[in-house]
Amino acid sequence: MPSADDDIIIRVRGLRTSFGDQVIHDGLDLDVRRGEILGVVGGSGTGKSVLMRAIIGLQPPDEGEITVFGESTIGREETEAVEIRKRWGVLFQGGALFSTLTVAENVQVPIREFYPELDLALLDEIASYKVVMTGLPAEAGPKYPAELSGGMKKRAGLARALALDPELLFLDEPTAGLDPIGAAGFDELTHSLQQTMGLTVFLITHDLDTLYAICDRVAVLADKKVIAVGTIDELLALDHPWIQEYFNGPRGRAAVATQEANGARKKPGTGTD
Ligand SMILES: Nc1ncnc2c1ncn2[C@@H]1O[C@H](COP(=O)(O)OP(=O)(O)OP(=O)(O)O)[C@@H](O)[C@H]1O
Repeated sequence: MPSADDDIIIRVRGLRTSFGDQVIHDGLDLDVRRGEILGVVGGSGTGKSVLMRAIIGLQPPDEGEITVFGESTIGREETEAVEIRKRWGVLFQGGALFSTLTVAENVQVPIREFYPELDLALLDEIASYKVVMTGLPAEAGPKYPAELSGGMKKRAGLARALALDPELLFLDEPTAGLDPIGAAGFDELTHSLQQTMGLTVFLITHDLDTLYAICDRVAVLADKKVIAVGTIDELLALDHPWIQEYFNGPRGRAAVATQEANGARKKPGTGTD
């Protein structure tokens, strides 16, 4: 019988990470539920990217437990780690495309890594499909990253993150550096992919419009922990100075106004579309 735990895709308990004397997280707990878009916010340097790296097994913690799909991601043997890694896709901050490879070749990198036996024709076909799926024109496939705009690079990075049809997607500041229209387009793409592919999304962002437009819940990092997690309305009910300033400050109010102006925009699950 499925247990409630099956609906927790990422579970972090008592996480402590540090670099030398600098403690980044201490006693951090977090659950990410199946099928949700969880926004992760916090001041600069509060450890959002380090948390993501810890979850995906790139940052060994000092203490704590991290499970993804019910399996620990800490200290796994490479063969076991590969089986878990296949099930998620990651868009690192800045896109991190290989500059010497075309967009299509970038998309093929994870496929070649995990399925080296696939022939070239199939690789090309999958890459073309992923490129178009992220809203890029088919002609973008043979282009090099330097030939793309910032927004196109993000989409190419997303195409690579989706290469293996993941169940879970990690996005680190995907709309940073995009103009508002480009950012809104990327949000819409993330939302529609989440809906159609049934993805769970761990989304680090500073972008309030993104939080309002597409996040089901938001986790707030401060004081080395997740100090609160909930819908924006639930967070707004908390009497925490950083949360109040963040959501109720001028930029927060502007984000609400944008959502109201867009009228029909929907936060998933609110049924207001
Ligand atoms: N490899 C590393 N070695 C040493 N310190 C690091 C390393 N990676 C991150 N840090 C430090 O850990 C802290 C948290 O970094 P992190 O990148 O997770 O912050 P963030 O919340 O994602 O910030 P931002 O919103 O500015 O991207 C920072 O003080 C950073 O300097």
